[in-house]
Amino acid sequence: MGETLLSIQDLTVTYRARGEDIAAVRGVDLELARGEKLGIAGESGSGKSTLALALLRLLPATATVTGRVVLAGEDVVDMTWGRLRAVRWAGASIVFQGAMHSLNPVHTIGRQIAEPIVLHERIDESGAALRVAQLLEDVGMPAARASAYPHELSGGQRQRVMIAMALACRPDLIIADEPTTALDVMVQAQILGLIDDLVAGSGISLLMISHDLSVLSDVCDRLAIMYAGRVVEVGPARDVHHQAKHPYSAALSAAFPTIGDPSSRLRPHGLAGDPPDPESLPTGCAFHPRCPSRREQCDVIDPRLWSVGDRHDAACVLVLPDQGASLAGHVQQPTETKVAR
Ligand SMILES: Nc1ncnc2c1ncn2[C@@H]1O[C@H](COP(=O)(O)OP(=O)(O)OP(=O)(O)O)[C@@H](O)[C@H]1O
Repeated sequence: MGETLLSIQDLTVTYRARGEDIAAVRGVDLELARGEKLGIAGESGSGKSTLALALLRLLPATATVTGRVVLAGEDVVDMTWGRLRAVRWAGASIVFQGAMHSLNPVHTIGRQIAEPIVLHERIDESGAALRVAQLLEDVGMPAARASAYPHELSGGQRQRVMIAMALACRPDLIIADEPTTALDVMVQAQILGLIDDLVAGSGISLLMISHDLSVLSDVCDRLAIMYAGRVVEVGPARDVHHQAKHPYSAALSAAFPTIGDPSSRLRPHGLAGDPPDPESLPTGCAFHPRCPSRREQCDVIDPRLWSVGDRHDAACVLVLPDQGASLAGHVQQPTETKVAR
């Protein structure tokens, strides 16, 4: 692995709502190297977006965060607001789903792309305009479109503008949260191809979130699978997609077609039930009530990630070397190290 750019350590996010604590992210550890592309997959509600928002402290005030998010050597959780403003856009930027809601309808897209550049770099208007023109061309749009308003663009073009904004300050990391969800299939493929091309060889790291594992395994080097706020498996994209070690990753792989393999569309999902309510998680492994490979101890043991191959870990009693001995040592205990919003 190359130099580590992002290190997420024992990250926990709890929302307070309706007088209840909602455990959205529970003790997540992840590493991302410079230039690496990491995909995060999981069903709706598994905590993917909460994790992404926590990386740049974009969570609402009802969220409590513990743990560490070390980006290029600095802990984002501890950072002053002034330093955080500098890190947003220039250190890491986010492309959200549904660009229409993220763009300001009353400003031209040129002005919106220029905004972070002017904010972060001492650059005059004509310098910013040149950069905007180049960025638009980089994302496959004519530079003249800088004078267009968001409503004058198609969904795919608006998402291209979001990508141009994310690239504007040449960040180390781009976080893409379901960047193609609202788009039709052809445009989805174009946008994914564009992200792939722009990141390739640039040294920019990519953290891409999707509920669709086949999309992620097509674009990313590594995959992390989330379930009920935990990472249950992480490893090389091909291995996690095609030789999953955790029963949930295996079920998720079977649930989606492999791109270019029409026969895979026929495979059943194979999972009964829904993900658990984060306000009342099951005891032991949160997946055990739905798990087709469930063992007797799964309602008491909540396994930590365990190495199952080269940079490939899974959190399941099935992969532990000695299921009989010291299983208690594998129970995850959330630690409260730092608190921030
Ligand atoms: N602002 C909030 N207040 C309270 N609960 C929240 C808030 N945002 C998210 N949650 C809850 O936190 C859990 C994780 O949600 P999150 O949106 O991170 O999951 P996700 O995997 O990104 O889902 P999706 O794919 O649907 O976006 C869910 O149970 C969700 O209802």
